[in-house]
Amino acid sequence: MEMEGEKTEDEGFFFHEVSFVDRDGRLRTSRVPVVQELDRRGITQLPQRFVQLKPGDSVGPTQCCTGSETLQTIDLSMVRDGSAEELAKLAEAAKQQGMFLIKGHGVDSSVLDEVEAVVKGFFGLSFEEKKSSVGSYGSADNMGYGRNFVKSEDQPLDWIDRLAIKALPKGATDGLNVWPHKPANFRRAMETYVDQSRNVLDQVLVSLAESFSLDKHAFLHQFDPQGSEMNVRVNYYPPCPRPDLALGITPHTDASALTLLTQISHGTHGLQVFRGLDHDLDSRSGWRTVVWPSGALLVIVGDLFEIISDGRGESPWHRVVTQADAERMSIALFYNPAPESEISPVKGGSGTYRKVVAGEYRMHLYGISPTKKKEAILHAKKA
Ligand SMILES: O=C(O)CCC(=O)C(=O)O
Ligand SMILES: [Fe+2]
Repeated sequence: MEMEGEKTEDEGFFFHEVSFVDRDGRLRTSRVPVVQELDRRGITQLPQRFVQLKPGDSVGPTQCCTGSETLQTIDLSMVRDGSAEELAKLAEAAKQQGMFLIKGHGVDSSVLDEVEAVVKGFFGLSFEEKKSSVGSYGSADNMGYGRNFVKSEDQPLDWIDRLAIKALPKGATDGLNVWPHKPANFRRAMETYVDQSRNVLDQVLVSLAESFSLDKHAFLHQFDPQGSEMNVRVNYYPPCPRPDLALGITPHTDASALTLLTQISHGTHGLQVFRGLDHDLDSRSGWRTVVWPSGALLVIVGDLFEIISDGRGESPWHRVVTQADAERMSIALFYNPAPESEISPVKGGSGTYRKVVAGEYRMHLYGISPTKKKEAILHAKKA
């Protein structure tokens, strides 16, 4: 039997070992190429397992048919000062775009610089060093250094390697060897960023409630300060030989309540949002490249927020495209109410959502993903 990470003669590159429960309910493991190593070897052909798009699909930010999407920028310092205009922009962005940029958020630029440096440092290591720098969660719960959501041997694969860590509640990883040891200040830098980001997201939750003319704690009170979760996912997208055929992340909505994103490789593009009348996700025309100025933080409305806001905010379909000549990294912080907590839609919205247990909803979404329609959320709609 081959060891994880061993070079095999036939293929000569490295693998992530992934566990998944197959359609018959059996726990299986599969091996998925480490895309960073494919790039390091200088491959010029895209392996078949990564083909997701039809030839000729126009996906790239530089290609003719893809439009761009300019988002609202919300100045949180103006919101704190009670600007009604800024609150109105926020309410509209949460409903119409499902994502918005924020400034005046109070995350120190030195904290962002440091987190950027440790993340670059980690992905700059050799594959063996990365493997030995991070332990694993030892189960199929999609954490650690490796891959997202591999469910079967025949599923098209995303052009990504990622590092996923539970950062909150504090102590969630006690006894588990899951924080990278290299670079040495990785954990300290990331935890500082997570702590500051939580304050920002709490403020966004308060502001969203105010923007919908609700009690200011209507959403925040569903986030138990001790039990709510912040899951970190560092996404690494190496240059890809065929950006017209591959995707960095397949179309999805985030299961989270809110996602806070920062992208690291300035000047590169990748995030796209779907704008269409119906969710015809395979159509070329609906995908727009998000205009994302360097250094800006981006908030995405997740399914759990759509539920607790009773549809006042809507989680958008988004995906990531790859680039031929540049790598890109992003850090996603997924903020969720405590998994065991029952969360209720705040009345007066669309009236179509029902109570769900936060963790059960997320497991349900992961269980059926990827989907071509917004299917998971039907689970949270009244019959
Ligand atoms: O890399 C990005 O810009 C987006 C990442 C994303 O959508 C995710 O991690 O869920
Ligand atoms: Fe996402």
